[in-house]
Amino acid sequence: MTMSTLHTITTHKKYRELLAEWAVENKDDSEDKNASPTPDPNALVLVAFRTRPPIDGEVEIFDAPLDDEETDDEDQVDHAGAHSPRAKKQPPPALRPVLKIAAQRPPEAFMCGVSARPCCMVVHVPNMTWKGAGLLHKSYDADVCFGPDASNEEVYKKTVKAPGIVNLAMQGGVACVLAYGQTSAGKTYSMMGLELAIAQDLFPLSAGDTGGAAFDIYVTFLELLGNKARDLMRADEAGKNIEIREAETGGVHPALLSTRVDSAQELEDIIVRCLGHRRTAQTSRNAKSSRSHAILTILLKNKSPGGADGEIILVDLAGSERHADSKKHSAARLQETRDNNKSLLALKDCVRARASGAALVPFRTSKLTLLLKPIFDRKTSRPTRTVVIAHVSPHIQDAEHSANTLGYVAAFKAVR
Ligand SMILES: Nc1ncnc2c1ncn2[C@@H]1O[C@H](COP(=O)(O)OP(=O)(O)OP(=O)(O)O)[C@@H](O)[C@H]1O
Repeated sequence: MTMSTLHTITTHKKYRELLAEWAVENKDDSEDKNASPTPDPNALVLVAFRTRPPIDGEVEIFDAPLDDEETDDEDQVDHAGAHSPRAKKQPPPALRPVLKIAAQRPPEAFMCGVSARPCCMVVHVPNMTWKGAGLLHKSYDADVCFGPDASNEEVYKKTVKAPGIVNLAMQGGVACVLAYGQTSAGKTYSMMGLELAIAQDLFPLSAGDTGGAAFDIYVTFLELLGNKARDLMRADEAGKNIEIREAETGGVHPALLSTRVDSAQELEDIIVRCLGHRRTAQTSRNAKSSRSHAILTILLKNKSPGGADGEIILVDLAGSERHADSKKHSAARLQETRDNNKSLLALKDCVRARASGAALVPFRTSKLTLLLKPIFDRKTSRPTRTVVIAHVSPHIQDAEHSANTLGYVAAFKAVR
């Protein structure tokens, strides 16, 4: 056994003891661990946190030596742009560390990095001092918080149904749900669940009193990869870049295929098909990591003369990455990561400005925020509501990243 293995085992043992101590001192006595109070339905911005269960074989990835990490499959080129024959011979990156180390590490190697409480999430951040290994327990407040056992139905009930997202759109408002967080934390899992549940609710609700539909429903689905946008409805035009700019009239209407849907099933089929067209890459953390922001817009066109149209915008944001996770990216991938990070920063500025009632919301700073102009533009008289769901990994190895994620999103709650 090497010194470093011994050190790791000793440190892990210490963390386990500290976690157990914390759990006893901070026992969650609520009968239903997922019972969160129903959030204020009138809040302009609603903040939610979610963590997921650990996935089989995932713990071992943290032990893989960094030198063994790999560029993604999508573009296996070295930084000079040349294809690497050595890289091609190796097994896929998500599998290699698992294959290599699984035999050495028992499944109980998982160490919990976050604890969900009804309205807050506590992150257990490793902290090494001269006294040895320690843990900092950092707490972040939310309107609603979901632990690893929460189902998508529960998340839908508290983040879409309770704040009346569909009803707001039917009254001519603009509602937006954003999924934010580290790569592989569960954003796509949540958003797909919410999108399919909205599809189910939308059609019965949008029918008029007489039984005829009160709205025509149209959808567009756009993918924003770095600064390049493409239409997920048009698989045949995968390479075509869609321009995003503000028209002289003030509208932001990229030339996307807008498809009319007449039933929940039609909408579900479109969502599943478009998500299948989304650009993914295999990374050390996620066999199907989304490299892009995916924006599904559901437009409710009011059929009554003079009736206001409503909109629901559902955004599955590109994952933020640990430095270690992006260390071996190709130059192109690093640029994408930088562009994604820039747009996430712009998004933060806009949500904060909007939530605090600032006169100026800097939505023109990035393509992402420009696309979200309907929720950020103070000049619009339409009512708006935004739900931000921060997703965090359950692992202690990701605790620092989780603390950053929760800090980023909790700030939206503080500025109300
Ligand atoms: N709440 C959950 N319960 C069970 N499994 C989950 C949950 N959330 C996510 N997962 C699983 O975890 C894995 C990663 O989830 P997902 O792809 O949604 O992450 P992501 O944040 O969208 O990642 P990326 O940013 O890399 O695209 C998937 O295999 C998914 O099925």
